[in-house]
Amino acid sequence: MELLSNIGSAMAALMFGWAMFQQYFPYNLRGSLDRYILKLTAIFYPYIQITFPEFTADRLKRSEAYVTIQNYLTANSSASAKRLKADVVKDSTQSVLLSMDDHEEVVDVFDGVKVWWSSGMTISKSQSLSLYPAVDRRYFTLTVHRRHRDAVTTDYIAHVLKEGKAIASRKRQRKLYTNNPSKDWSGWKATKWSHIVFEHPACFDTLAMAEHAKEGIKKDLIKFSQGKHYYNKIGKAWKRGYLLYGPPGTGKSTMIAAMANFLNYDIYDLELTTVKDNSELRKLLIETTSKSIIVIEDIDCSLDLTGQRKGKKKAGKSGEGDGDEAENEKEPLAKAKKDAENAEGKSDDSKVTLSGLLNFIDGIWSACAGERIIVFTTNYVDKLDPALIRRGRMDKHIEMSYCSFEAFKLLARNYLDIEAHELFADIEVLLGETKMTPADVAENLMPKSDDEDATDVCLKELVEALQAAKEKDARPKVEEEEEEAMVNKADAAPEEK
Ligand SMILES: Nc1ncnc2c1ncn2[C@@H]1O[C@H](COP(=O)(O)OP(=O)(O)OP(=O)(O)O)[C@@H](O)[C@H]1O
Ligand SMILES: [Mg+2]
Repeated sequence: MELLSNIGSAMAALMFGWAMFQQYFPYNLRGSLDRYILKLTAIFYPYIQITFPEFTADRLKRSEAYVTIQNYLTANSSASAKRLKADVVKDSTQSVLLSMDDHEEVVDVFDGVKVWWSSGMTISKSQSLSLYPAVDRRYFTLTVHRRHRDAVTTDYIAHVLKEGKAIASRKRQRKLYTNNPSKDWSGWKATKWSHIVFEHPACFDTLAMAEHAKEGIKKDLIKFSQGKHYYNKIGKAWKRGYLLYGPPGTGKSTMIAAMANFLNYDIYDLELTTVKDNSELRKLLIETTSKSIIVIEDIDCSLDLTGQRKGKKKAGKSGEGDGDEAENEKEPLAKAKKDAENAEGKSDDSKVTLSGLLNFIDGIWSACAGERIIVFTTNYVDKLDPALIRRGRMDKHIEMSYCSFEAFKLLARNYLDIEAHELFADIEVLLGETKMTPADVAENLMPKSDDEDATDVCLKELVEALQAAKEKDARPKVEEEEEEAMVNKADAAPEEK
């Protein structure tokens, strides 16, 4: 390849020499000589070269194509390059990133076509007349045989850019955002969202739930993340809503972390109780970036979302109108309070309403480019208004349930490194008869010591815990209620004195 470059340089020199020399030639001969020189160059050097400079023409920005190609070459050719540059990535792993050194060359093959990449650098000389600081200008040069020109300039370069972008998105640091109260939205360093690096280790492999359900969710996520053209075609915003429901400790939050890790998305943890009104909610949502999961945990506790809808229904209205209408139908006291607020000049839009939330989910932000997933979690799915969770708004409902034997086996594999044990049979029976969350099972499976029999101890403890839970479940409800009433009475007694 070095030979190719040398020949290339020689040909370039020849062309330059000719350009200087041709002014001494009679005008009518120049055109034919031009053609001959070009033909001669083509015979000896049938390659074309495409250069990708590091900075844009105005020198203000790093070229996106250069960075993308650098990612592609780093991932695909660092094995074949002989000289590499090392960079320490400043994340928690402090890993070393190798990339092609300056003036290094590598070969790539695409659809049977061989191409050569080389990295070069020009060092700026005197900058006395320039407004810009002296910088070394790096570039990549792609060399390819003339006959493959079309295939390379269209398909191959598109392939490199696509792969490079995918690599960049895989290696970027992901973030966990939380919303700030609106009083912090102005002033120096004002931001609506604060963030930290998201490094939750959860993944689908360690998530204990039925295997077929897990596979279904993974497939759904992949289909969504690759569905740009589909969503464009059907004219819908590129978003998908998931409702995760189930008792505490069944892995809803863990599932969200696993989803984010699976798709390589950021997480926006939206705390609705600090959002004052619909316009604040709009501003927050508009600021979210693409490739993100927006999470509203415990939707039933965050706001009285259900109450407002129910108020409207009770008043005999049908359809899904604005939540403010619903408020007008509420008790007279609330209405009087609202009228008073309006008289004081406060807008109708005085708090986050169900309708506000639904409007966003229904596509008010279709103007925002890119893909977003919205996840709601709740412990009590029955408490939610059906309008909030109907299909189309929440596209997929996922039940996170008590620990099954299948889920237990996965936890045992993760926590204790075992595939089988003599107590497994008992545990299978007991899990079928009780309701224990994966969180409680996992708690029992955490070895309390480094002793050799730690596994046996853990499993025995789990069997005991399951038996205790079974006995508790078997006791008649009335007995339990009576006991609870006694405890309450005992608690209340000192105050009565
Ligand atoms: N299905 C599961 N697979 C693996 N680990 C789990 C699972 N469910 C719970 N755990 C473990 O229990 C802990 C609590 O789970 P998590 O916070 O995800 O529950 P949750 O459903 O979000 O509960 P809550 O409703 O209280 O928010 C996690 O840290 C995880 O270690
Ligand atoms: Mg949770």
